[in-house]
Amino acid sequence: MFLNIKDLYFKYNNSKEYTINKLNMNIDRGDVLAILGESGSGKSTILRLIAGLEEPLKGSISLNDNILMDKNTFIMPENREIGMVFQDYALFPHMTVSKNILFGLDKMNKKKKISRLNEVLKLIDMVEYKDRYPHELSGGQQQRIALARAIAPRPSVLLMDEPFSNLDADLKNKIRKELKEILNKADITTIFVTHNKEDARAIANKVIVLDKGIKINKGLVDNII
Ligand SMILES: Nc1ncnc2c1ncn2[C@@H]1O[C@H](COP(=O)(O)OP(=O)(O)OP(=O)(O)O)[C@@H](O)[C@H]1O
Repeated sequence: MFLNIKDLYFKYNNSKEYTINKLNMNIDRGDVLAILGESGSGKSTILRLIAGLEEPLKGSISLNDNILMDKNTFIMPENREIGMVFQDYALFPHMTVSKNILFGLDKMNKKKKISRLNEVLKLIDMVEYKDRYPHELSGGQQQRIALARAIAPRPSVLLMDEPFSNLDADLKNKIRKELKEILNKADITTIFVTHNKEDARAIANKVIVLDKGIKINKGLVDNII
C-alpha cells in the first residue's frame, strides 16, 4: 500500500472527545479516494493530519514506505511531498496565475520552472490566462489554478478539501468531469473530502465513510454508494 494510516488518534486542545478515533486507512498508488461524511465528522482534520498541519496523539502515517509520523518521528509539512488544495483555494491575490503556480517550484532552476509552469497550464487548459490575477477568474478557473499550483511540484499525494463547495450548482457537472480528466492525465494519487455522495461517485474509485471521527465503511465506490 502507498499511504498507510494506522491507529490514529487526534483531539483538538479545547475538545473533550477524540476528533479522530482509531483511524485505519490504506490507499494504493493511483487511487482517487473520497472521504465522505457529514459536517463536523472530521474529514478536513484527516487531511490536516496527513499534510502534517496537526500532530496526532497516537498512531502512525507512512507514505511510499517512508514514515511521516509515529511515536519517534514527525516530518514537517514542507518535507512530506504532499500537495493540498484548500476549500477556499488560498490563491495569492496579488500574484498572477503564473506567479501563483511558480510559488511551489522554488527548488527548481529557472528553465525547469518555466517548462513545468507551461506543462501544468496546458494540463488545466489555461495557458491564455497566465497573466491574470485571481479576482479576474471564475470560481472554477480559480480552482483549476489552485490544483495546478498543488500538482506543479509533482507531489506524491494530492489532498483536496471539498473541491466543489464554492462552485455554482449548474457548473458542478462540468467541473466534476474536468477535474476527473485532469486527475487521470496527471496520474496522481488523490484524497478528497466531501459531504456529497454525487461528488464521490463522480470522481473517486474508492471511498471511506466517516461518522464522528470513526470510519464506518470503506470500499469501491460502486459497492458503497
Ligand atoms: N481548530 C479547531 N479547534 C477546535 N475544534 C476544531 C478545530 N477545527 C475543527 N474542530 C472541530 O473538530 C470536528 C471536526 O472538524 P472538521 O473540520 O475536521 O470536520 P469536517 O467533517 O471537515 O466538517 P465540514 O464538512 O463542516 O468542513 C468538529 O467538531 C469541529 O468543530
